[in-house]
Amino acid sequence: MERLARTFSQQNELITLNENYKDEFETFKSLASMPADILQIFQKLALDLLQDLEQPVDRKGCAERSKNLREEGNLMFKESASGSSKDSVLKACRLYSEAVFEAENAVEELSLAFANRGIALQEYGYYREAYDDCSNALECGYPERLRHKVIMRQAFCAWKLKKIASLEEHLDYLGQLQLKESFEQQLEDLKQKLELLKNQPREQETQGKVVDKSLGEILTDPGPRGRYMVAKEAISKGNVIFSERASCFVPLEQLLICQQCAATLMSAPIPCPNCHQRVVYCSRKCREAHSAIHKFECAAYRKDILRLLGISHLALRLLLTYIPYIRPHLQEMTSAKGMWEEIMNLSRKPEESENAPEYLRSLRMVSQLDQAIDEELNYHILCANLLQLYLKEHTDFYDQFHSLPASIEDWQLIISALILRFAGQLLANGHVGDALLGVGMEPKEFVMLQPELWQKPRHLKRGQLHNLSHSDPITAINLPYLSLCNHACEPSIRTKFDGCSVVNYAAKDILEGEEIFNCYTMDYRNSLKLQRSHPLKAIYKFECTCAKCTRTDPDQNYLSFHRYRCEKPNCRQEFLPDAKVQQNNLRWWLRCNAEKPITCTVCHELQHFAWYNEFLGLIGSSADSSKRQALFKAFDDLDKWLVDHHSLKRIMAEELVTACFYEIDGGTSLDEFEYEDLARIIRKQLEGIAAQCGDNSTEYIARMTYLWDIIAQKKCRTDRKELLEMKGKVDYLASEHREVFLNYYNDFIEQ
Ligand SMILES: C[S@@+](CC[C@H](N)C(=O)[O-])C[C@H]1O[C@@H](n2cnc3c(N)ncnc32)[C@H](O)[C@@H]1O
Repeated sequence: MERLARTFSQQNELITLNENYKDEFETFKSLASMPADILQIFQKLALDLLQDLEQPVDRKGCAERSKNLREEGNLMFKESASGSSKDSVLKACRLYSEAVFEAENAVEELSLAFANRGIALQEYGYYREAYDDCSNALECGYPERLRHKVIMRQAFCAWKLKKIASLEEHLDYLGQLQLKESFEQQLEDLKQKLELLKNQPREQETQGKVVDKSLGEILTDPGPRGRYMVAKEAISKGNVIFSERASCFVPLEQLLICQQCAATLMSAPIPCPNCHQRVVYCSRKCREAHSAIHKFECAAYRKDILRLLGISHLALRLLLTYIPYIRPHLQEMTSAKGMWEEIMNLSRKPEESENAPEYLRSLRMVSQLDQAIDEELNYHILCANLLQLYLKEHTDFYDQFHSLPASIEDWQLIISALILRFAGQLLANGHVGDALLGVGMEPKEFVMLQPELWQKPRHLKRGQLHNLSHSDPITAINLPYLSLCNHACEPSIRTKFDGCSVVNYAAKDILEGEEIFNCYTMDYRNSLKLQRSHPLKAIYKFECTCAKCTRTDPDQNYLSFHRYRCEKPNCRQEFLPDAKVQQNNLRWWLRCNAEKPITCTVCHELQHFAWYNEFLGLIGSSADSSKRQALFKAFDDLDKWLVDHHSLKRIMAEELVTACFYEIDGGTSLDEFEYEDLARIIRKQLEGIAAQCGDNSTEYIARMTYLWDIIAQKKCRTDRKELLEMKGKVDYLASEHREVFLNYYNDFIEQ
């Protein structure tokens, strides 16, 4: 980061970029027309940066470490064979995965690590992944004399997966070899299985459209609020308004999620061996689908530059994804100016049906870059310039333009301008996708490879669902159809992120013709108007005039989660802190707000909240049973100070429940009354979350996992109604999680 900041600040000193900012194209044109000697120094700074960031590979060391891990995996796998323990098989998978990651491009080791992981995965029951690993091993040059073993395994997995064509192909190949008797027998066995399979009915693969039929319609306001979405018909709460699949997203914080489909639950991640394992895929199919993009990003990942560029990385993705669609419109053009005018024409066309191609819809997204402050604008210009130079000097991206009439210099101008344009659009239109992740997982660990959690593929062990409750942002994602929704502080939609797709449910009943709003910030129940207005102005460049913000008391909903009963014995009145006096989000318990104490607005006495620190003290000693009893009591006592669904109550419940589960996971056994107490507190917490965030919010589902675990262990009473309600929540989960949750429900709760 420091190196990048230094380069950018040196480049900044050489130029005055944003005098009379006109548009992206004019910006780069004026950059290109700087005095040649200054331009050369300017570009050399960026080129030197790209050069310096190259990170060499110690191939020998990698091979050695990979071999050691594989051998450790072999020992673990042998142990599993003797005791037939599923845990040891998964442990072996984990070690082999580490061996795969260590091998980088030491291909010999890589092929052995893949082959061994394939065996372990097959043993565990991950047949699709095992099949892929066999292909990976063969691709990396698995020794010729042993290839038949790998192919036999592939044939077996193909049979398990009911892939008739692959099974036939492998059996044909094996049929031409001279095999030992035991292999001949396996071959015959698989041939019979193939015949049986051929007689079974076939399953069909389905492929969804980018935007499924939408109940929204796009209208345009000539004023600054621009295009917006209204309901074509009345939509009841909970119904799907539209869904959209994104072609472009980037993982946040270098998270190791599938770069193609954003899957987080990967049991056999396949890393790219050429960019220091910063890019992984959940399958060979995803790796193949992403190859047209990754071939231009691989060197940048190797240099580790993309994570430094924020939204510009996503802008690069848009460029790489859409250029094959944009190029045909420009291929007759002879000048950069002509090309840019054509791009602007494409961007202006008003066609907004849900069937408009994604690249056009993206080109038409609004940008507020012309209103950006100088510093921000310069930063994005320098990022776009750096990425353009990177493509030019470190990839063969420009080869596709060689045969076209415009010069490469013209194309360089267009590419820089497009990256900048996409970055500006994404600032006002980009989304952040979230997912449930493993709790307490290190960045390079994979939750599916944790033996203490799983009993078999996609089936958790009893009591382990809460270990999938960490909700976090995972992607920066371009969803140009969803982006057509304008903002209101009370959204009409509840967006479910499902990998690189979203499903938008009606968050309330919507009338025909009513505007469908998204919420770009925290909503009116979770923030003060003051807190929302700042980002809306700074990022989206408008003042919110939504129904919630224009009420006489715009903060009433948020404040209703901050009602206190005065702790002074002679007052004890209910009061609401004065939001204007506090000038913060009223969350005094956060360290950053420690200087902003709460005063009773009736008696004007300062509140000391001694009970809060006592509660934290008890949390710290929750290993002790008597302290746990005191903790449960202290939680009940919160009603003395915090009124109704005060938001601090659910935060304290979260602390309490997490602390108790930490003890349970560590082997402490709670008695039946403690479990009932715990379940009662979780239910209360869920009521609070439902009131403030909604009962199908990710927060709700994440905390619900704790209750499922107690119920799964038969440690608390429940009833049919509660169970059905809980089961209904899984509709709001990403499909990969839905499957795991439903398996859990069927395994441990249904009966
Ligand atoms: C994600 S886009 C929404 C679609 C946009 N109206 C369009 O025409 O493409 C965000 C931009 O829309 C405008 N916008 C969104 N909500 C608005 C609102 N409630 N009032 C005024 N302008 C709004 C702002 O210009 C904002 O930067």
